[in-house]
Amino acid sequence: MTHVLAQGTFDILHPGHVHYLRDAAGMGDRLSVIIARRENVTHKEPPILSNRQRRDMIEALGVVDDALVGHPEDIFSPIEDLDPDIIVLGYDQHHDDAAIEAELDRRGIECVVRRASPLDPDDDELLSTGRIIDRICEERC
Ligand SMILES: Cc1cc2nc3c(=O)[nH]c(=O)nc-3n(C[C@H](O)[C@H](O)[C@H](O)COP(=O)(O)O)c2cc1C
Ligand SMILES: Nc1ncnc2c1ncn2[C@@H]1O[C@H](COP(=O)(O)OP(=O)(O)OP(=O)(O)O)[C@@H](O)[C@H]1O
Repeated sequence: MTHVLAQGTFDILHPGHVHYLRDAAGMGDRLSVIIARRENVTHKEPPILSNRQRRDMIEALGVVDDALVGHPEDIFSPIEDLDPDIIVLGYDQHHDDAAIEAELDRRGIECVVRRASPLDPDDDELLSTGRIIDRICEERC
């Protein structure tokens, strides 16, 4: 059984998130997802929805076996507990694949890192939480 791990913020779900998680699920037999804690989302605006709400939405998806809110300080702690075979990073995530692999190795976790594919939007469809919020502000506020 190949255990796959995905992670992200997943604030206000859209089809890009579903594509990422389908892609990740297709790489193995079981998909676990770590939800980034609000206080750890520092590379962009913090999420609108709470940790628990974002976790509940992800866990409701059919391709996801389990979803959990991440660790507050040590992002490798849940990985040690889950012991996945593959970590799938999103196509555009800012993480350094080699640095993650080096830390997994240092902690004795046998796990490879892969990248998911992108999903390109059609016409004026949006596949970005930030851009969806921008459009709501432009058209509804
Ligand atoms: C392998 C891995 C494990 C992570 N685990 C956690 C965690 O336990 N807790 C947490 O708050 N963030 C964790 N993160 C960080 C968030 O997922 C991070 O903010 C993520 O880059 C958000 O991506 P997004 O902007 O694509 O949604 C982890 C990241 C990676 C790459
Ligand atoms: N269009 C897309 N195609 C494939 N994967 C996507 C797409 N949009 C988001 N994802 C993936 O979903 C995961 C979580 O994404 P995130 O929560 O950052 O959403 P986002 O919509 O990209 O957010 P923001 O617009 O605020 O940066 C990431 O791994 C990201 O790569």
